[in-house]
Amino acid sequence: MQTVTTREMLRTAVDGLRAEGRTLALVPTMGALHEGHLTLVREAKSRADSVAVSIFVNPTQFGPNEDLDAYPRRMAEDSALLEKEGVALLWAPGVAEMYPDGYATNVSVSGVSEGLCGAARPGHFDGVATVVCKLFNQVRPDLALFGEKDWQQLAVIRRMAADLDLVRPHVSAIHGVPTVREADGLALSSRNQYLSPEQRQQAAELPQAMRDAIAALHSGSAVAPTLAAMEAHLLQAGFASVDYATLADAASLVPLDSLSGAPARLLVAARIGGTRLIDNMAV
Ligand SMILES: Nc1ncnc2c1ncn2[C@@H]1O[C@H](COP(=O)(O)OP(=O)(O)OP(=O)(O)O)[C@@H](O)[C@H]1O
Ligand SMILES: CC(C)(CO)[C@@H](O)C(=O)[O-]
Ligand code: BAL
Repeated sequence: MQTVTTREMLRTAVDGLRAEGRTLALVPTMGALHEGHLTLVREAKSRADSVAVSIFVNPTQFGPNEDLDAYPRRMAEDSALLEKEGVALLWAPGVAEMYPDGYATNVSVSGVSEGLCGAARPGHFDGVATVVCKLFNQVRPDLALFGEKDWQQLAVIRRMAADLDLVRPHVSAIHGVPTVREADGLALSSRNQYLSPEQRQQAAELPQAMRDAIAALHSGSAVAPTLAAMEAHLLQAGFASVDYATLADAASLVPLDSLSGAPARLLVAARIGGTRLIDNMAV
């Protein structure tokens, strides 16, 4: 595996990997890798001749009171894991390489960015869209893979790539990968390591409350009281607050007040202590 930290080194490495029509898949990450990330890598390997992974803790997607400084950074361990998976290229730029002096451009996606995590984390999706646009232009992958755990992020990236004509020639496909979960149902996330053992046990109530709510909706319960009961379940289980608990159209993320037959998604963000967890499931 080649590890590159400058755009110049990256250009040479990408040219080599793309020679003779060989295909390249990109898996963007913020590091602190777990089985969720490795599942994206394995899926990428099955779909392209070679795989590039980026590790960049992007400061512009963190709010002023969020966990940018605390976010886990484990480059040596991450690099060993990726090497073992047969990744060809690790793109690990520093902040000054990604945003050199004088950097002034922002990508902002309307509509799908605005509710849910966009409302709870102002500016977050501008930071995500901007850095992912840059990653697509830098790596020029044939395919990019993202986890469905970050469902709204995936919708924002698909919108951005279509609107900015990145889908061809740069990224010919954006592939969503189903959420990888622990045995008790908790979605794997780098932020799970902030949880104390007691909080980690309580955290399993998030997927449980969501499965209960989905069962209630399918058996005819109305949306608003079902969501209210789910929120009460989470607070009872020790969650400090619920940022949102929403039934939404799976593609547009417009909130729904009833099941209409179109694909719907239950999306939740809730806090245990200072840790914010998100999850979503098909309804
Ligand atoms: N449990 C998971 N299953 C599938 N994909 C995942 C999972 N967790 C993260 N991913 C995906 O991995 C990519 C990189 O995510 P990131 O590095 O932010 O990890 P994370 O575990 O989501 O961290 P965070 O705690 O910041 O949410 C994203 O496309 C994300 O959706
Ligand atoms: C897509 C991403 C790598 C952009 O920084 C990040 O938001 C993430 O890890 O999900
Ligand atoms: N996994 C999404 C990145 C973030 O929460 O900033």
